[in-house]
Amino acid sequence: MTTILIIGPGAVGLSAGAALIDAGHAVTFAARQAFAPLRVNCSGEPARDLDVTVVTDPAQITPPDWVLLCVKAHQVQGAADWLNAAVGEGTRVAILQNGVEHVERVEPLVPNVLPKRIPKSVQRFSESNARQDKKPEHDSDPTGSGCALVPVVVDIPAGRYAPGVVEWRGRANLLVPDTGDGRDFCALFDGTFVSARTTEDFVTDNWLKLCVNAPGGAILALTGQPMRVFHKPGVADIALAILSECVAVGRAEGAKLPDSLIEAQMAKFMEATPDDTNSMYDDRAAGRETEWDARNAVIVRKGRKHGIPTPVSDILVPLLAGQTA
Ligand SMILES: NC(=O)C1=CN([C@@H]2O[C@H](COP(=O)(O)OP(=O)(O)OC[C@H]3O[C@@H](n4cnc5c(N)ncnc54)[C@H](OP(=O)(O)O)[C@@H]3O)[C@@H](O)[C@H]2O)C=CC1
Ligand SMILES: CC(C)(CO)C(=O)C(=O)O
Repeated sequence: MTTILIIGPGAVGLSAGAALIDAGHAVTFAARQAFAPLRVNCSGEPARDLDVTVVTDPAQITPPDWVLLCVKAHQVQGAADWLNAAVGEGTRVAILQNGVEHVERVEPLVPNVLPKRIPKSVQRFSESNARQDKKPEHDSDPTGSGCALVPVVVDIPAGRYAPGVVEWRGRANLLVPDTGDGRDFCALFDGTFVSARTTEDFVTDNWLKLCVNAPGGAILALTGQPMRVFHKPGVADIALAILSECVAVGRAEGAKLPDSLIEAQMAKFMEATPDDTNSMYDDRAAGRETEWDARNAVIVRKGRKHGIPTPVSDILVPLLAGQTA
């Protein structure tokens, strides 16, 4: 039986955890607050209650086979004690987050006991000399017996509105680099409601997700309105500007983002269900810090690195940062 520790029992952690419990793995949640049971609500289906094991102190941990890090991007530093206690010899760490800096963010916090295994494409594009004209370097099997870091693109629309209670909105897709570690990660979800797949071009898929999250998150967090706000005068123009900046910077980082993406993504925003929200909206509505740094400031940061102007993000990022005390 595979042992799995989920750090961060929020919307994504509880959804992924429920699937892994369904698959018969030994799942433990690392939480700031104990909860039981795990209740999964999915619209149109009866709620399901699952038995859970929850720990609230890193001293209670025995290093598992897998760690799934599911805290928000700005909460990673705060989860350092959990990572420190959880990573033993042979432990692999999957990072289920939005943004494009999964590995950059987490690598410094993983105990440096052995050389780490990180997918090649992610290593190369986190370097400052990333060049789009380089041939794509597909992820093969990184070697070395150290801790593996597996970045994950998450498409699980969900919300956690009480401890242990998740509202899952009926779609659950995970995407990881096509490496041995990535394939092993996918196998954990076999036969469950989560579809976990590998991709040969993780950099592109990661930026494609940012093209959804950067405009969508900023617009909903700043206006405090659900997706219908895209139809208010001028709002779609701002979203288009953020998206265009994201595409320009993503291309410089090596993502293959076609021109047609911009029109297609804008059409998806305009056709979204009017009441749909996203996790930046949820955080803002609850008065919590949002992921503005991982989803919007990253465009400014990486734009500067490549000499790409990002005038609209330059203005919006301080406004997003200023939303919380
Ligand atoms: N929600 C969504 O629809 C989607 C989210 N994502 C991404 O997935 C990632 C996770 O998001 P999401 O699940 O929504 O976030 P949530 O805010 O729902 O969950 C984060 C969880 O982490 C916990 N946490 C924070 N710090 C610690 C800590 N030091 N120790 C233990 N637990 C901690 C929080 O606990 P506490 O309750 O105590 O604050 C909370 O339960 C984000 O990067 C997000 O952008 C991606 C796709 C969809
Ligand atoms: C847009 C969505 C729901 C897609 O999974 C998301 O990533 C988020 O809310 O953070």
